[in-house]
Amino acid sequence: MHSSTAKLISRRHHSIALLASSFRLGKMVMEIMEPNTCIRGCCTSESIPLHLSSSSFTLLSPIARGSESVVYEAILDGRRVAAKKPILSTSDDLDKFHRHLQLLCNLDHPGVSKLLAAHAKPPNYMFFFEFCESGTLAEKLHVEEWSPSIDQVLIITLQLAKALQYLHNNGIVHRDVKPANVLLDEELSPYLADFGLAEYKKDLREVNLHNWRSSGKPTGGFHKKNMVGTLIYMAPEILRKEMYTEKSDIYSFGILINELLTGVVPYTDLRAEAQAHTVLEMNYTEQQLTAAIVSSGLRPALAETGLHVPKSLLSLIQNCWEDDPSKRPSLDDLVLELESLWEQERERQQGHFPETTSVSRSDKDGDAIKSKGDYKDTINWSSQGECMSKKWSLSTAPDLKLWSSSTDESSRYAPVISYGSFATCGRRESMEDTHFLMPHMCNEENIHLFGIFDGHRGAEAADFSAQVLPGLIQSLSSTSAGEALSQAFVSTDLAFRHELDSHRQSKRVSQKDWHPGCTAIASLLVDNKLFVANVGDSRAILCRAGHSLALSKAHLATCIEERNRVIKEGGRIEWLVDTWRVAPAGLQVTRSIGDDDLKPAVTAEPEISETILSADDEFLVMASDGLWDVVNDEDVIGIIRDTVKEPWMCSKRLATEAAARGSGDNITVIVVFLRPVSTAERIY
Ligand SMILES: Nc1ncnc2c1ncn2[C@@H]1O[C@H](COP(=O)(O)OP(=O)(O)OP(=O)(O)O)[C@@H](O)[C@H]1O
Ligand SMILES: [Mn+2]
Ligand SMILES: [Mn+2]
Repeated sequence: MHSSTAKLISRRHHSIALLASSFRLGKMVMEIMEPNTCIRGCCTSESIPLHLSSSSFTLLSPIARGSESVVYEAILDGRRVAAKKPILSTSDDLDKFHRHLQLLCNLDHPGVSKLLAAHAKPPNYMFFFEFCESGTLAEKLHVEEWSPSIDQVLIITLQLAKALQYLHNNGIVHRDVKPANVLLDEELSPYLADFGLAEYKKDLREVNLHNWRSSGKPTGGFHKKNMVGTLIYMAPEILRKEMYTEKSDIYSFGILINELLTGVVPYTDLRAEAQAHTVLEMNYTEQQLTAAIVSSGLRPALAETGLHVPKSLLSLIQNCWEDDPSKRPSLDDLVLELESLWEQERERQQGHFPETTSVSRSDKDGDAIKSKGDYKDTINWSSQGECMSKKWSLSTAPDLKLWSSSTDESSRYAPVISYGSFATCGRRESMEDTHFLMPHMCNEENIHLFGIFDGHRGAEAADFSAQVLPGLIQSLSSTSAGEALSQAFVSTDLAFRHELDSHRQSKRVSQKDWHPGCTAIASLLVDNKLFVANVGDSRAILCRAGHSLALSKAHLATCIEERNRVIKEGGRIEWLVDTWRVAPAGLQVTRSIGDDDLKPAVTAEPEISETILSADDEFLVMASDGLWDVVNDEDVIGIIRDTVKEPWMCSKRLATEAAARGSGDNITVIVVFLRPVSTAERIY
């Protein structure tokens, strides 16, 4: 069985993949009697036995009497299983059994309740599933009144989203997504179950017509029994008797996520199911509830943004239950967004420097540093920087207001920002990029700071700078914003080189061949003014009225002005390997923090751009060269245009695209929306 959830949580980036793959390893070895087909010959499987000798299983007690079946606890080949015995009263029911079995034989996903065997011959038609110890999610929530942590909510939601994504990508819709059809194993990992209403998308039109003819109602199964219980998960288009699509599953999934967060039965304020259903029936008749959902857009009470419930999770729920199916996200979108929510949650729990995120290293990177031999007990440059930064911010009382221009407050344009970032080491062994996000710096409503550092010859300079630079900029608030940026870059460089020197002295390590450096780009937004300071080859662009505007210039030895400047300041430029580089180190960038063997020619003095923002300005994109090497400005804008208007997702999409296009480098992307993005716009 898999390792405990707690253990999985501690593993950061790979935790999601692990969750998916470590589900159920215990494969059952059971003899398959040839020919392994159902009695009609329509269902076949290579791995799932389709008829069993009557001695191989024993039905124990019934666990549940569903609307279409009785489910028994049973023993199959010595193992505890759930046996689902469908109620087959008509030839239609029998046809349905075979379709159901065909479908189940084709399913294999760690988030889908696993069919172990079936008996597909008269008189006993039966499905045998892996037993789920902890019952259904509905019981867990409304009988045990379980309150999951935000972690548990995200894990369960993500697993279910992946299971649904698997179905949708295989052309299947589930059509009965609800907590009662989610099973939990002893570790509370969820499994999507009950494929009694599932259909292939290609058959939906016909199924729809068939149900209309046979019962005068669409999707006959739904309308049989337990109407109110299931009704609350049904999308408005189904209530309107329109076609079921995969977007109707998304609607139900949205209701489910909200139920998981609130613990409350939809359309009631009660946790306990028994009472809730009475109240539900008392409050609304079936027709009243249908009418309210369809015509007045009634939805369950949305979960509140509690201490740990991210706002973006709530807007995700609302997007899922949009009235218009085309406005609901796809499962690919949902999985991406849930993954980034999960990652943010991990970062939050790891308790980074307040409002600052920097990318943590992979283990491999630590090894890489150690393998340099001389520097075995290397210091943690990130915490070194953090200490230094704290000292500075204590010694000064920043008054950032001084950066704001005092003219005519009322007429000035004020951007409304939302921001997000994504960083990946890509194909590289180690991560040498770092970044920070510092919105509302020092609690100033309209002052925001974002930065990216791309390390070379080690990650030390990038680690250090991500901690030191933001603090330094704050402490320089008595000068102009542009001047503060400039001084902060230069001081960060000096501080880093100073630290490096004293470290070398204390360890008496030779200065030879250890000269870490990094590029740095920082965007400082003060009211309607955007200052971008840059050294090196990260870049920032602005999307203005649909077009890109470069806010920074890359400092590379291929650039003639930079080459001349380096030479003038005593540096050497040579054509090495494939391009112009700063010799002898062979550095392509001509400005940086660190690189003390190349100072002063490779300067830390940034170039600064100042841009007045207006309502035409849509978003800012900052990224390390890992993105820009393979994605041009127009494509960046196009990709954001085509992505859910959620800055984390945009950042992730860009990084993913760069990786897909073969970027061999670390990739860090920050996206800052500069105008409010309406809910309607959020999903394309
Ligand atoms: N693998 C399993 N492990 C444990 N319990 C199970 C398992 N499969 C089903 N059950 C129990 O049996 C109940 C009914 O199962 P299922 O939803 O598949 O049947 P159904 O007849 O289609 O029900 P309905 O249509 O009313 O939702 C579940 O709610 C659950 O309590
Ligand atoms: Mn069910
Ligand atoms: Mn069912």
